[in-house]
Amino acid sequence: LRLDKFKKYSLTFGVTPIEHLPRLTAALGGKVQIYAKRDDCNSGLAMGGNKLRKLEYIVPDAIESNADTLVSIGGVQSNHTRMVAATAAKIGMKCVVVQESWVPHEDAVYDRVGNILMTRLMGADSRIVEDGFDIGIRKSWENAIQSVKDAGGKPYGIPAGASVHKFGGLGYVGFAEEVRAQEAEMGIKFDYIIVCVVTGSTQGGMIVGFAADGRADRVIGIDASGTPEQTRAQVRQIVDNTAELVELGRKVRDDEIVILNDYAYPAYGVPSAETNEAIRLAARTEAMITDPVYEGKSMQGMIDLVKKGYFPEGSKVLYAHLGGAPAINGYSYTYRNG
Ligand SMILES: Cc1ncc(COP(=O)(O)O)c(CNC2(C(=O)O)CC2)c1O
Repeated sequence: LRLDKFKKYSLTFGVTPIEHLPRLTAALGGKVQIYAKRDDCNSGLAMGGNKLRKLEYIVPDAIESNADTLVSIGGVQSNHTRMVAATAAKIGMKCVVVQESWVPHEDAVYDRVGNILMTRLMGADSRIVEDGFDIGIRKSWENAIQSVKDAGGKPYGIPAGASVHKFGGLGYVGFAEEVRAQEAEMGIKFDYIIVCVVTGSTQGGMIVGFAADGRADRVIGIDASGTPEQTRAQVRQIVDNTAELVELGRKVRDDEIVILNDYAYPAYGVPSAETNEAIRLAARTEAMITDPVYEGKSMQGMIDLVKKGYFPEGSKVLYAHLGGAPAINGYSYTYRNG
C-alpha cells in the first residue's frame, strides 16, 4: 500500500508491542488465544493513544499550512483533545479545544480530572460547551476556528477523533502493515482484530490495511458511539477515501465492514454492568487498564464473542488497545469499591 507517498511527523515511539495475554485467555476458557497490541503505550506524549498514530500523518499538513494554532473538539473527557493538546505543545503551536458535554456524569470532579486536567496543564485553551454528543462536524468547532482567526491567529482545524480529516485513516493503515511485519517475526497470523469504533478512522484505516491481505472482514469493530448508523456511514466514507489515497486498487465491499452494535448500551460514555465486569476482568488477569467509554466496551465485546463461540476454536484474536485510561479518573464514584 502506498503509505510511502505521505509525510509522517514522529509523535510515537514507533512499533507498538504485541503481547500474549495468557491469564485472560485462560479466564475465557483457553480455546481462543487472546493477544493485545499496545497502542495505549505508544508515546511519551501525555500518556499516548491511538490519535497520535493518526496525527503523525496530519501534522506535516498543519506545519505546511503555516498554522500557529491547532483547533479540535471532543467530549469533556476526550482522549483525542488531550492528544491534540500534547501534539501542539510538542511542535510549538497553540491549541484551542472545544469540550462538548457528551456524557451525563455523576462524578463531581468529572470536568477537572484525567484528560481535561492534562489538556489544561499543557496550556491548551479548553472551552467547555453545553452541546451534546455527535461525531459529526460541529458548529462549536467551526466557531472556535473562526475565533482564532478573529484574534489574528492561523488555525488548523482537526475534526473529532481526527477521523473525517483527509489523512485520518493513514495511521491505521500503518497499524496493519506493522502487524503483518510482527506476524512474520512471531511466526503467527491473527484470525481477528478487535477494535473500538466511534468516529471511525481507526477501524477504517485498519480495514483498508488488512484488505491488502484479505482480512478486511476480520477487523471486528465494537461500536461505542451508541449512534451506529452515523458511525457506520463515517467508516464507509473513510474506507473509500483512504483506499483511494493508498491505492488499494479495489473497492471495499459493505459486507467487509463489520461493526457490532450490541455493546454500546446504555449510551456513549456510560458503562453497563457488563462493561464494568470486562474492565475488572482485564485489570485483574493482566493488569491491563481499560476505560468505561471506549476500550471497556471493546473488551466487553471481545469477552462476549469468545463466550458465544463467535471465534472458531484455536483462533488467534488481536485486541487493539487504543488508550483511554486517563478517563477512569472521571468515574471514581463508579469504581469506588473496585
Ligand atoms: C481510547 C479510545 N479508543 C477508541 C476510540 C475510537 O476511535 P475512533 O474515533 O477512531 O473510532 C477513541 C476515540 N476517542 C474520541 C475522543 O474524543 O477521545 C474521538 C472520539 C478513543 O479515545
